[in-house]
Amino acid sequence: GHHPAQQQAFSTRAIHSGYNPMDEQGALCPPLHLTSTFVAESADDMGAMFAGEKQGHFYTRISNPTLDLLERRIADLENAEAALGTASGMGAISATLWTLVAPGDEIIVDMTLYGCTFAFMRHGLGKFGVKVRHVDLTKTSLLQDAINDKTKVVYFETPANPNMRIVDIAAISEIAHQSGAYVVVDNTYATPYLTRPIDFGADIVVHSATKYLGGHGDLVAGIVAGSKELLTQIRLVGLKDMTGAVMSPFNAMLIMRGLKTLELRMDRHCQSAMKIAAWMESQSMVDVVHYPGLKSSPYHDLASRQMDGFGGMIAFELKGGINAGKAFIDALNLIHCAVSLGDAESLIQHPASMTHSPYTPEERAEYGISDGLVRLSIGLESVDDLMADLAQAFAALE
Ligand SMILES: CSC/C=C(/NCc1c(COP(=O)(O)O)cnc(C)c1O)C(=O)O
Repeated sequence: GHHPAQQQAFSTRAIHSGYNPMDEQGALCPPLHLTSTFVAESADDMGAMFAGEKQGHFYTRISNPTLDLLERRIADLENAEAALGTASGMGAISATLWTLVAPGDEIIVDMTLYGCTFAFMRHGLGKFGVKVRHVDLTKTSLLQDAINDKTKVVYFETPANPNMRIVDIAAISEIAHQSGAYVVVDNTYATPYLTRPIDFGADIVVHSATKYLGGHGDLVAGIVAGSKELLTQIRLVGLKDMTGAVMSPFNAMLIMRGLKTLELRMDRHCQSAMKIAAWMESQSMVDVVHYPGLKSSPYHDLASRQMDGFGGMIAFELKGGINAGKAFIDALNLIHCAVSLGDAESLIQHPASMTHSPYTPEERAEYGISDGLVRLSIGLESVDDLMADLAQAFAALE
């Protein structure tokens, strides 16, 4: 077909990139390759593929045509050279870090990380001789002071789960690259529709595709995106040997289905979250609302520059602390108490006792996860119905 000169829009590429139906007997939707292994023409051909001398699929843990299409499509959306599907977001993170670091190396991570990422860094890598240092990366001068020639990786989430901190990707990348460190950004909360970290200088992007990319709460999966060179290493070391955290072709198909509506869904998530965050700020029982779209957010200006929308996640604290928070969660009817995020269904949870329970109370205090914090994933339901549910829960607490 005709190849337009300039890059097509995000939604067009999210639907079409990398696939021509005429390559597959006209099939509008790409075939699903539910096969664990592949036949070669000859013993020499198979040997050449194992040796990396011949292109081709030979075993689904290493590559698969359905995974390959998803990976090329995600790479296109992230403005990356290559991408890799994994069994979960933790699979993406662990495969990447196991590939990039060795005993004696140091990594610098932001003050706020998803609970299991924190546990992997501290109790996983930490146990194998990698020094993990937490630095408040929202203050670039602190990275300047902390980074040294042993620092291999600088890692953070954008925005951070659960308290919505935002790091200046370009500023951090400049400092990290002066010191020869890789910048790894977890883009789960924003998605490539709202932020493309590689455009700002990041080397690698990781995702929990379980969230917005799949978008329908029906799968667990992960993504790594970055340069061809780094992604080949992460595929052949971190995925193939160190973790085996391979994505199922069936889940790849579901994620490609999710990507078709990613732009539509994120627009709706952003619209509803902005309206709800602004409304929440005016509720008498609310102490603070963390949402980058609010002018009250310390990250509002940076988010306005770095994000194409403020996302669907809101964190807030009630004046009655954690007891009020739990009572509020229990008083909701439409909004379910569940972990995970980025689904059509709105979800609410209490990080301190749920998603961030791998932190000790002292660590939570040190890393900015207050006991009273409540996290909302604003879904795709009518925003009026969501606000009615929130309002009746506030009334029930009066
Ligand atoms: C048991 S808590 C449920 C999961 C939650 N988060 C996941 C997550 C991962 C890890 O991604 P998986 O391995 O696909 O879950 C990586 N990076 C980020 C920013 C994440 O939010 C959660 O509810 O905050």
